[in-house]
Amino acid sequence: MDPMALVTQYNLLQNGPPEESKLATYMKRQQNVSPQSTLFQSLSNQSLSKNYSNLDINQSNASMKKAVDKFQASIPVVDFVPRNLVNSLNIPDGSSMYAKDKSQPIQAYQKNVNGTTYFYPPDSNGTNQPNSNIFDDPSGYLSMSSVESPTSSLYAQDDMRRDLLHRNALSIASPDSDQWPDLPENVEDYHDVYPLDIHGHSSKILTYSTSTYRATNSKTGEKCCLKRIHSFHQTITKYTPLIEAWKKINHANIVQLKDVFITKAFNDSSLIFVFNYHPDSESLQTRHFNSNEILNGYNDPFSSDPNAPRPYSHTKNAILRHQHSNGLLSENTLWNYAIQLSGALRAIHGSGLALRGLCLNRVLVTGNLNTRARLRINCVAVMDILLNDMASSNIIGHFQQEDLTDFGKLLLALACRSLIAVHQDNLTTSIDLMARSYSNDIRNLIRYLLSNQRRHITELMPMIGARFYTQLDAAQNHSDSLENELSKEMENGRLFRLLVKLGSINERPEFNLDPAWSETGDRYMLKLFRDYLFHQVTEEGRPWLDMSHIVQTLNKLDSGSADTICLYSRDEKTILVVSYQELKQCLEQSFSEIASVAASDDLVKAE
Ligand SMILES: Nc1ncnc2c1ncn2[C@@H]1O[C@H](COP(=O)(O)OP(=O)(O)OP(=O)(O)O)[C@@H](O)[C@H]1O
Repeated sequence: MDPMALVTQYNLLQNGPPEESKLATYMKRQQNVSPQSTLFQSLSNQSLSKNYSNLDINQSNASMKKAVDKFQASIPVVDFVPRNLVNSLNIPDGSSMYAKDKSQPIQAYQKNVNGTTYFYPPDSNGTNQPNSNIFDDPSGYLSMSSVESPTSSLYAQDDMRRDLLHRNALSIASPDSDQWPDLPENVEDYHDVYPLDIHGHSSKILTYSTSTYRATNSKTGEKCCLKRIHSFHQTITKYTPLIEAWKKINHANIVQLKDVFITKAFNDSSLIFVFNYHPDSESLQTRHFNSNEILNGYNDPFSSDPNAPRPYSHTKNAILRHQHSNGLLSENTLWNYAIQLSGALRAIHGSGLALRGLCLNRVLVTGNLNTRARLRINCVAVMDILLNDMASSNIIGHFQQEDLTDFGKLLLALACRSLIAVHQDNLTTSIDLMARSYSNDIRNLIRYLLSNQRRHITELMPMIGARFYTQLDAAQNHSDSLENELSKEMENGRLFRLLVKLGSINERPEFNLDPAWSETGDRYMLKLFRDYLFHQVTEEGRPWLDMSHIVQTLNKLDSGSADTICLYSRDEKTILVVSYQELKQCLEQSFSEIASVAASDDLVKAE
C-alpha cells in the first residue's frame, strides 16, 4: 500500500476534505502515483500495508493512536535541529541536517526583549553573548536584533532605517492640544496642523509675523508645510502669474511651492504658502552656528550698533573666535553646498525669477553627514509678495545680481563660521582669513560672487570644474545604494502580502457562518503550513526561531516550487506531504474566496 494512501485514509477519518478541494484532488492523485523524493520513500510498502491495512472508518481512537505509533516507529528517527545550528554541530552533509548527533548539545543564547524571545547561535569566539545593540525604536515598530546573521542582508541598513523611522515619526506626530489650544482643525483643504517653529515662537519676515506648520492635504493625503503670514490684508490675484511661475520650478535643491491662498482659519486674515514637507530638516543657520550669535541676519553680536565700523583687530579676533568655537567646515562640505545652491539659483534665474533674500535660515538642510547633506532653498515667492513690488524684467536682473552677492556672503559666513564675517566692512578681512584654511579655488569663487562686476550664475560652472563630477559620482553611488535597499524592502513587501493572505485565511470562525471553513480541506493544509512556518520547536520543546527558514519557505510558496514538505497536525496524528505548488494554489483559491465575499459586501479591499 502506498504510504500516501495511509495519509489519505487517516486524514479522511479526521475531517475528510471536500471532494472538490485541491487537497482531495492531490490525495487522489497520490493514490495513483507513487511519491518521489518524500520522507516515505524509505519505508517498506509491505510493512506499511501490514500495519495499517486494518484501518477503517469505525476504528476507535485508541487503536488509531496505536496504528499511528507503529507507523511513526517504522519511520527512521528524525530529530529536528535548527538549521542555523547545523554548522556549529559540524554536520558535514546538508541533507542529513535533521539527523542530529545526540552527543552534541545545542548551544543557543536566549534573550527576552519586550516579551519576544530571541535565540542567538553561539558567536565565533564562543562567548555566546548576544550583540547588546538591540535596535531601539521609539515609534513602537517591531524590535529587530542587529545581530549579524545571514538574514541581516534582508533589511535596510540600520542607520538608514533609523533615519527613515525618525522622519516617519516626525511626519505623524500630533500636537499637544494643551500646549496649542488655538490650532485650527482645518486650514482650507489641510488638516492635522502641527507647529514646526522652533520653541513655538513666531518669527518675522519684514514687518510680518510668521509661523510654520506641517499639515496634511485632505484631498491627496500628502504632508506639506504651511508658511503662515499673519494679518495680511491685501489681495493676491495680481500675483497669480508669478505664483504659477514659482510652482513650475521643480528642482532637487528647492522646496517646491504648491499653493498660495488667504484664510481666516486662524481668526485673522492669514496668507498661506504651501510647500513640500521635508521631515527632519533644519536651517543652515541652526546646523552650523551656535546660539550665541544673533540668529536673524548677519549682525555683529558684540556691537550695540551693527553698522558701527570696528577696528581691524577687533573684527579679526572676533571672527577667529567664532571659527574656533564653531569649528571649521571641510572644504568638501563647502563645495557640496556651493554646487547645490548654484544649481538651485541657476534654475531660478533660468526661469526669469529671482530668489531675493537668500540667507542661512532660508536654506533647509536634511541628512546627517555634511558632505552628503541635501540643501533646499525654502520659502520661495514669499518676498515677492510681501515686498509688493511686481518686478519688471530690468529689476529682476538687479535682484538676480543681489542673489549672487547673497550667495557669496552665505558661503563666506560658512567658511568663517561667523555671521559678522559678512558685514560689509569685514568682507576683505574675512576673505583673507578664510584663505588661510581653504583653497584658492573656493576663495576665488567667493570673491567673484562678492565682486562689483556684472555676474552670471552659469559662470560658476568653470570654477566648480571637476568637483562637479565628484558630486555627481557621490549622488549616483548614493542612489545605487538606495535602490539596493529598496529592492530588499520590495522583497519584504512581497512576503508581507503572502503573510497577509495567510493571516486572513487561517482560523476564520465567522466565514459563511461555517466554523469548519478554516479547518477543512485547503484551509486545513494552510493552517498546518502556518505551524510549519512559525511554530516549530526544538527537540527540547523550545520555540525555534529562524528568520531564514521563514523567508526561504515563503519564497518557495510564492514561486510555487515543486519541492515537497511534511506538515504535521498539532497532535501529530495527521501527516501531509504537499508541494509548495499545491499550497500556493490553496492559498490563492482560499484568499480569492474571502476577497470575493468581502468585495460583495464592499467591506474590505482585497489587495
Ligand atoms: N518645507 C519644510 N519641510 C520641513 N520642515 C520645514 C520646512 N520649512 C521649515 N521647516 C522646519 O520649520 C522650522 C522653522 O521654519 P521657518 O521657516 O519658520 O524658520 P525660521 O528660522 O523661523 O525662519 P523665519 O524667520 O523665516 O520664519 C525650520 O527650522 C525647519 O526645521
